[in-house]
Amino acid sequence: TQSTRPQRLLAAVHKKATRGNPRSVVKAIDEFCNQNEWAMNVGNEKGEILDSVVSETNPGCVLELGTYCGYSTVRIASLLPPHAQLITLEFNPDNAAVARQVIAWAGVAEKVRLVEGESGEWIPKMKEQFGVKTFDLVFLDHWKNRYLLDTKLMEECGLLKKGSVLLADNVVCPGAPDYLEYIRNSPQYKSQFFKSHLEYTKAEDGLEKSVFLG
Ligand SMILES: O=C(NCCCCc1cc2cnccc2s1)c1cc(-c2ccc(F)cc2)cc(O)c1O
Ligand SMILES: [Mg+2]
Repeated sequence: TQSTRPQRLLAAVHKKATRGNPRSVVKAIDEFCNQNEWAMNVGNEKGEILDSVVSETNPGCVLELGTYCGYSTVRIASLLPPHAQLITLEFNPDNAAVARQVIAWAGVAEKVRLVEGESGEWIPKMKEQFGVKTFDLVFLDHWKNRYLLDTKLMEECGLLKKGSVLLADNVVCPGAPDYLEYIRNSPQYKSQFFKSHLEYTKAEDGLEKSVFLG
């Protein structure tokens, strides 16, 4: 049977990356996507912006919406302080299966909780199921037409506190216009746009960083 692109990406990680070395896993995926097949990982250019936001936030509790193959999961987890936890949601079980193996190969599995399911179902369960109080950082990289809905859902569920940081991928391409409109005009957020490019291409894209003011 034909392999899928995530399976071919995983094979490249096993072949090229050193087990237990997150940076080598990130490098192997970027090489695969630059030389073999495009894939919707955040990529290295936007990934460096992600790294800087994670480092400056120094989060104890992180939520990632949209795991895909675990590329940004590994980037984030490799920068977390000891005992910090990252919960990542993926709705596609085949992608989740690949991501689990990428995360394990990188040696960051004990910092990561991968949950298979949809954001609308799981965000309301975060406190009761995982003992989450609030998230210090949320990386939005799932369905672009759910960024706004899920941000409002997180507010309603009391999952954001003063200083919580939202970082949204793809706010230019594919775009999340309703999210940008809301977050840039809301008095409850201070937003900043980081201009960049769509992963592995010259197309315009960028990340929107928004701090919840409470
Ligand atoms: O769709 C994108 N990412 C979302 C996949 C949604 C799956 C999930 C839904 C869901 C719901 N609940 C919980 C977890 C999850 S995971 C995406 C697409 C492009 C792109 C594609 C073609 C193109 F020409 C130009 C850009 C680039 C990107 O960086 C992306 O992130
Ligand atoms: Mg993305």
